[in-house]
Amino acid sequence: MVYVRLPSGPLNMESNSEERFHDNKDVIDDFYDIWLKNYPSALSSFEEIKSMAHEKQMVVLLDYDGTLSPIVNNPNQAFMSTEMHSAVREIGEHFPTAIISGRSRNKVFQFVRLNNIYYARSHGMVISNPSLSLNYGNHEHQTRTIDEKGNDMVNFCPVRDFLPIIQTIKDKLEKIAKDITGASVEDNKFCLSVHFRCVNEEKVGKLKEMVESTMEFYNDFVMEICPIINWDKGRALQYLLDTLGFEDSSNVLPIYIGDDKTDEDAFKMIKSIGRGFPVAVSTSPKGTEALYSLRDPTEVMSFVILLPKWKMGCTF
Ligand SMILES: O=P(O)(O)OC[C@H]1O[C@H](O[C@H]2O[C@H](CO)[C@@H](O)[C@H](O)[C@H]2O)[C@H](O)[C@@H](O)[C@@H]1O
Repeated sequence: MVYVRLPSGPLNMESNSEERFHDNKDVIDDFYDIWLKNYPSALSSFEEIKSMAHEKQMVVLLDYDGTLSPIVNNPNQAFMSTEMHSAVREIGEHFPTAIISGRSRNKVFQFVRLNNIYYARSHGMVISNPSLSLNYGNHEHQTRTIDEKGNDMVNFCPVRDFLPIIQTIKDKLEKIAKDITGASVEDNKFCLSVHFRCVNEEKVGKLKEMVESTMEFYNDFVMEICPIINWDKGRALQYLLDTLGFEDSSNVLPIYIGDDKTDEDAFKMIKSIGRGFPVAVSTSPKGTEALYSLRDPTEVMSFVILLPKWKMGCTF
């Protein structure tokens, strides 16, 4: 899949609206409270989640940017706090845990640096895990390899053949971004992100147009290959559940926490499985397939801390 992602809203648009935001803070809070009635906070719903999860196997799936780390201008500096790092390490000790991120392998691991969790990268298009822990079955696009530390690994990657084309597109997009101050292209190996958070508001339209017209050239190709590699974070979630040995298990409850459009596929997948907790992270009301919400990474951390405590039998 050739995939160009335009992250939502440049920062300068957001910061221009900051004053209006303060003037209307009460109104916005009211809207948020109404939204919360439809998408209750996973924190205040914890008793309900606990009772549904009683004697079930929970599997924890987490998005990275905007969920475990705050959104920042420079994508290379989206660090998790030390507290969040400990919370994720701890949850990985008590539940099968995976991070499903749009980032490349090196980047997400550089941020997370934990060996006790699974990683699905490039929006779930690359999943590599130690073979021993996996019921890796007969999935297509899987290969077994030995990693640099000598571990026997299973790599799942349905988009390997498209790497040269993605690189060609990357070169073209980089040429476009070079002439627009604040724009940059992030190479997530099997997908590309065109960043415009720091681009002047007047230039954003031009950037989008140029990116879209470059992609038009590839559109037929993309559409042709899309059905073959029909893959997203929802499918990555399903693959992880299967390979972790929970295929067809009515006992397993996936919990997925994410803030992005691409996370919606994972929310939909949980709904279609018919069991589990899709949790949208958002500071403002938005349309989502999730059933629960958390406001920001700070609330995500509070929630992530509660799960192992509950597992260890702590009373709240
Ligand atoms: O699936 P995710 O882990 O949420 O990754 C999605 C994209 O996240 C990053 O971009 C976003 O976060 C940046 C750092 O806070 C921010 O500068 C950018 O505006 C956001 O869109 C990442 O840089 C992308 O490559 C990921 O695809």
